Amino acid sequence: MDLRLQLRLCEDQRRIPHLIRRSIAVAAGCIVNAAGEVLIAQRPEGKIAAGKWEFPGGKIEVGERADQALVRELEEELGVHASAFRPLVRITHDYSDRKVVLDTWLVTAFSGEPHGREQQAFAWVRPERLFDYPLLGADGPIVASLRLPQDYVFTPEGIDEAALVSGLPLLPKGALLRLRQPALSDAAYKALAGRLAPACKRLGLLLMLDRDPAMVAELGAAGWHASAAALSAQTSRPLAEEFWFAASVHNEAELAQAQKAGADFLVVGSVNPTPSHPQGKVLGWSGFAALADQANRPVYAIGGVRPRDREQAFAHYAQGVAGISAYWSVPSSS
Ligand SMILES: Nc1nc2c([nH]c(=O)n2[C@@H]2O[C@H](COP(=O)(O)OP(=O)(O)OP(=O)(O)O)[C@@H](O)[C@H]2O)c(=O)[nH]1
Ligand SMILES: [Mg+2]
Repeated sequence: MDLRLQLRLCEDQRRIPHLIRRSIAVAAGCIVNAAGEVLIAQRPEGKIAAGKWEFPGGKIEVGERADQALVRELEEELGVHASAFRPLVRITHDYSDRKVVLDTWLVTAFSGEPHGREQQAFAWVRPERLFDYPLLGADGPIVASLRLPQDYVFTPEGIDEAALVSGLPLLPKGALLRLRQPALSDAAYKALAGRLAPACKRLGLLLMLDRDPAMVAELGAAGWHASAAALSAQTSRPLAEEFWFAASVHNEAELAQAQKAGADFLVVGSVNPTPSHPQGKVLGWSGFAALADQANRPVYAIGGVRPRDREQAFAHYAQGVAGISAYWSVPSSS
């Protein structure tokens, strides 16, 4: 056979495993204790990525559901029986030698004392300290999900400052709060944000700002929120890693843009029809889930959803719900 043809055949054969490589489906548990700490384990010698830290779990077997795999793996690896859990975030990650799809679960009740059945080391770690450990490369969005709250509250349009300030202590503890006031000039918006930032900090609310991302550090806010229009002009991360970067997404093109710009988390909608956006496209829960599944980061559901829809949101891999009217006692247009 012609030598060049032979070489080309070898070359093609080397590429075949990559072309036909299927992804490995994995279930992993984020076990949370009463102190709010999460259990991580160090991968034992002899396994792929030995020495790295991970959320306990393993491969989903043929014919097994992800939740069944979760319960089995936690028993096998830790001797722990998970009795209450819900979906957290789903991640697809391409390592150079393997592609994994991670179904992660938040485990809120379990019996048994975790012990290393595979001689692995463990640590109970507060979510904000997880980055002190060298975690597996796919796990960044899991940490974001563990650090973020379940509620993302938007301010009602045109709400007056006194009503806004008096409503802050009534918001869910630890919630994200987006100061969305499109009618204000940039100067008036900045002045209001500057007055609200200390109160939000005191109350443990995470204040998210629109407009100029530089304002976030200057005013001591928690992060920046890009509307779909602001996002379209954004090709890279507009603020430092220590701040949150959120984006509003309504379709696949906006999702791709948010991923390119490096958003930490997303707000996706409209899930249901809303009076405030009567012309907006309605995704339904299945449309929401289709976008959330590709997002590779935490996603809040918005548009005609309320905190009482949270369980349904979790079932579709949402981080939680976002909205306006459900959170404020003042009249609003949504
Ligand atoms: N359990 C777990 N696996 C993860 C995480 N992040 C991540 O990329 N993975 C990947 O998912 C795959 C999990 O496989 P595993 O080796 O734990 O599977 P397993 O427990 O069934 O082990 P075994 O094959 O030795 O029986 C690995 O490729 C691992 O790199 C994580 O946080 N937890
Ligand atoms: Mg494992």
